[in-house]
Amino acid sequence: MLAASRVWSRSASPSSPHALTSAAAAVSSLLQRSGMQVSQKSQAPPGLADTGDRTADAPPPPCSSSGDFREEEYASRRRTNQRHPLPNRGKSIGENHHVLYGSYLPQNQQRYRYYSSSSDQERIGIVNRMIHDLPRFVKIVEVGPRDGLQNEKNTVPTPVKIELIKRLAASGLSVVEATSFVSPKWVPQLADAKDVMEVVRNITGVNFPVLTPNLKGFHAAAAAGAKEVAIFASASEAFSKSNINCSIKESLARYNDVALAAKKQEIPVRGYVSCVVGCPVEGSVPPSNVAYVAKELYDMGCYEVSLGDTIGVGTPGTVVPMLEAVMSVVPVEKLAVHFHDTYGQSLSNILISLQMGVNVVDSSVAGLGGCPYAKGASGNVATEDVVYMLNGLGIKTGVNLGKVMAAGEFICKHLGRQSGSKAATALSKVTASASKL
Ligand SMILES: CC(C)(COP(=O)([O-])OP(=O)([O-])OC[C@H]1O[C@@H](n2cnc3c(N)ncnc32)[C@H](O)[C@@H]1OP(=O)([O-])[O-])[C@@H](O)C(=O)NCCC(=O)NCCSC(=O)C[C@@](C)(O)CC(=O)[O-]
Repeated sequence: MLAASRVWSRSASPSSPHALTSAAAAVSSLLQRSGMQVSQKSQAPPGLADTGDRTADAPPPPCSSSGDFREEEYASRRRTNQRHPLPNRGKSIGENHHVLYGSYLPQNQQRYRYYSSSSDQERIGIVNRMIHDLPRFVKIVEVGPRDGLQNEKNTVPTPVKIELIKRLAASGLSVVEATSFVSPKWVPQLADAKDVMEVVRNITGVNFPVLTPNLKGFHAAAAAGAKEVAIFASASEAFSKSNINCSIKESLARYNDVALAAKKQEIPVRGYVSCVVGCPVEGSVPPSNVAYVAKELYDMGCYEVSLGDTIGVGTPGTVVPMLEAVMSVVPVEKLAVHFHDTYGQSLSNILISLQMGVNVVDSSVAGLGGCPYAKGASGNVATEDVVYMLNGLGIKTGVNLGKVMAAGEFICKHLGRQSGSKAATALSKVTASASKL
């Protein structure tokens, strides 16, 4: 707060043309520089055999007849849980980071910095004192081509999907969820999964997981050249029924078959738990239910389990207890978070998740998304907004913000609508104003 107020008193007024020019210069400089950022890809996901360090070696906790943990069982796990220490816990994030907004400004514009008049190191010091335990690197899993396009009223033509995926892959993202091998009767928007994969399979250096709800989907995906699949269970019984037409228990049995088949073919499996804080039918979802499903997926061999707030109702107040429950049974380094932005809570939920040790975040270009079986759910958190926030915190992603914005513009132009990303919208306005000056 102090730093920010100093800025405005030293630089030109925000509404003056001078300030606008310097803001525009800052933004274009930011984009230019982010184009030169070294793409630090995350490591390839480990194979199915890699179960990682368990936080607890004890057998799975007993379940009630409904399949839920009992609260006291999970509370006792929580008490005995030893969190895996993050490599940077206790260290200054400033030791590692450099992707700071101010660093992008050329020397002669340093006095026009409008975010802060303090040096980067001073600023990092302030951030570090206020926000603890942030990771140095966050892997972003782009889900726009799947989670985004599955919910579009009008099916997007296959060549447009492929072009979007190519653009996203060229932006430094290491994972782009490409499509789903689900029933075309249920999700006609992704009925061209095979055709999409035919092209996408040849792009190297990026992982392209695809959703598979059962063995039929898995075999079709593998035949189409998918090198990674994702299985998706729900923490809510009602949502499981409406989304995949079976109970949680039945879905876990199906997914176990998929995981075994994938293991035989050495295809890594990612897991999803949806409705981790709320369900469109059942309302709030107990953290213990989420922990139960997440652990089942982890025990099946999922190399990562993504926790989805499918309808975007979570706040840090509900996300923290949910994460704490899951982290007591699945190592935090095996977890990802997946927020929809219905109530505008995604970035705060992501920030608190990072502080709790999560370092994988799902997001969708231009904030596309929603679930056909979760009425009222809006898009996922926008990738551009996540990258913008992480850049501001000095956390590396390897993602070029300018290129993701261009991919977002491409798909929004096709869909004939505005981007759902606030950062992309603001940055485009600033650069458009600058070009008129
Ligand atoms: C699971 C099923 C298939 C059950 O659907 P069902 O109707 O119970 O399945 P079925 O076994 O009775 O088969 C019905 C028909 O579908 C066919 N079929 C069966 N399986 C497949 C397949 N894999 N690929 C292609 N076709 C398939 C099957 O062959 C048959 O064809 P018919 O004989 O009538 O011609 C269906 O409910 C389904 O496809 N659901 C997917 C729904 C979906 O994709 N939802 C969006 C996912 S988003 C999400 O879950 C949340 C997430 C992951 O994004 C995280 C978050 O946001 O929180």
